[in-house]
Amino acid sequence: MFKDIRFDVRQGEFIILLGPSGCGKSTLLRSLAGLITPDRGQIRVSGEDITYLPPQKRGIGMVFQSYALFPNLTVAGNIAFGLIMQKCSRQDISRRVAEVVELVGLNGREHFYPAKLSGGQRQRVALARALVVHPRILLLDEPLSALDAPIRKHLRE
Ligand SMILES: Nc1ncnc2c1ncn2[C@@H]1O[C@H](COP(=O)(O)OP(=O)(O)OP(=O)(O)O)[C@@H](O)[C@H]1O
Repeated sequence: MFKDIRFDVRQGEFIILLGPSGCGKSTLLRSLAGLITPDRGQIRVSGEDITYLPPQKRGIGMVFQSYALFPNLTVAGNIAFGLIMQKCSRQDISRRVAEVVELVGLNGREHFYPAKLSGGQRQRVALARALVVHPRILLLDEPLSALDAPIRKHLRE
């Protein structure tokens, strides 16, 4: 589908992938996140080859196209998903979920299901779900109006 792609991203940099619809942008991001295994080539982060590392061990957070929230999980359940995959303790999960709920301004909505949220609130859940794992890399497959100044500041810390 795509080949001979090589790019380097430095710490603190935001880069944008531009290309026509269907050219493979989402596929590339899904490969970086570990949801697809590339046929050949290597993905390296800080010199470490992560090509075959499972998604939960990559330190990568991703906001999916159309957000892809789990409809049968609440806001808190959606956000906790990555931490459960990482086998974090219950105590750690509630503390970290509360922290990002506060960060994206979803207080009081923790027990809502996605269907009961506005578009902007869904976007914030998707962002919180990606940030809660404290990723070293954040992949955004959707433009985010929620990625405003306080959240950008959090990312750089
Ligand atoms: N699960 C899949 N199975 C088979 N083909 C797929 C699958 N997902 C995507 N494709 C195909 O791979 C190609 C690249 O898709 P991809 O979603 O990566 O494009 P994109 O650049 O992100 O497009 P857009 O900007 O429209 O979101 C398309 O031709 C698409 O039909």
